[in-house]
Amino acid sequence: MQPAAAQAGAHARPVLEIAGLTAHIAGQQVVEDVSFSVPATGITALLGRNGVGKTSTIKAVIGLISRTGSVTLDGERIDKEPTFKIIRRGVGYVPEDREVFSKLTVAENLRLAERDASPRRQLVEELFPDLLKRASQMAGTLSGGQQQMVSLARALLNENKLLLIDEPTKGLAPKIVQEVAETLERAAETVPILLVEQNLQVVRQLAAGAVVLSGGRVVHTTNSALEFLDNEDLTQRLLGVHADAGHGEDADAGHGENAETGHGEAAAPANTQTNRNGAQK
Ligand SMILES: Nc1ncnc2c1ncn2[C@@H]1O[C@H](COP(=O)(O)OP(=O)(O)OP(=O)(O)O)[C@@H](O)[C@H]1O
Repeated sequence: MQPAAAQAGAHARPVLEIAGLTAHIAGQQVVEDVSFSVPATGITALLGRNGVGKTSTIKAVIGLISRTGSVTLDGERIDKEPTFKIIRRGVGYVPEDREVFSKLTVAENLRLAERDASPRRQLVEELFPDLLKRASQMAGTLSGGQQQMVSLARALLNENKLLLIDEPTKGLAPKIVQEVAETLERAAETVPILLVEQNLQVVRQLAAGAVVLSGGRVVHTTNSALEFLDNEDLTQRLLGVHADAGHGEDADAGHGENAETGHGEAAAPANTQTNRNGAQK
């Protein structure tokens, strides 16, 4: 079934609009002329093989790495602003490595994240009952899945316009992956999410639309992640997975950064676009 909000989000003003975004790390260009928008509702997946620039794109959006190009949040340009101001404007960031304060308790980790005058403690208690029980436990002694919940809870405590969530299921056991996915599904009822995710079953379950990167560039955008995942040719070329892999495998990590180009044209769904790097127009 199509995840909710694909259609609703398609017509409202996008919460995030990125145009011509280019970013460098240590002198190397890691994001090149990236343009896409994130609808105001639901989950948009940011996909691609390892090292194609997904994390860098997210970091560039919030100014954690130097960038040029335009980034517009809810109609206002934010690309000249420092990270703390962008976060204050209502962008929640859940980094790939979770980054909990290991020497602080769960409760302290959450309290430190409270930015709003009225943090949404009730929502967080509802979504993360296990964290309530572990309030006085040192965050560093939590399992990976529990730390991920702390990291998500911190972002959800505040009223955000957008969440940027980077590989939340990475390294977690299947049962915990499912718990994280269910939490994200519920969170997306309250806030739009740009989600970097390698687990294509999770993408299938959660994402309305998708943006695919290769070699630091956007090579495909779609407002139907499901149609993209069902397209064997495209997923094989852009993610390195076989037709059915969307039902249980991760995007391939081991075949380099650039999608192959020029090996035939698949019939794209009407609502998808693949540019020159994806060899389909
Ligand atoms: N701190 C850094 N110093 C130098 N190069 C970096 C650094 N961080 C990332 N890169 C390079 O930037 C490129 C994009 O990396 P990025 O982490 O954005 O990719 P990704 O798509 O998120 O990968 P993954 O799926 O493995 O997390 C890669 O070539 C990577 O080697």
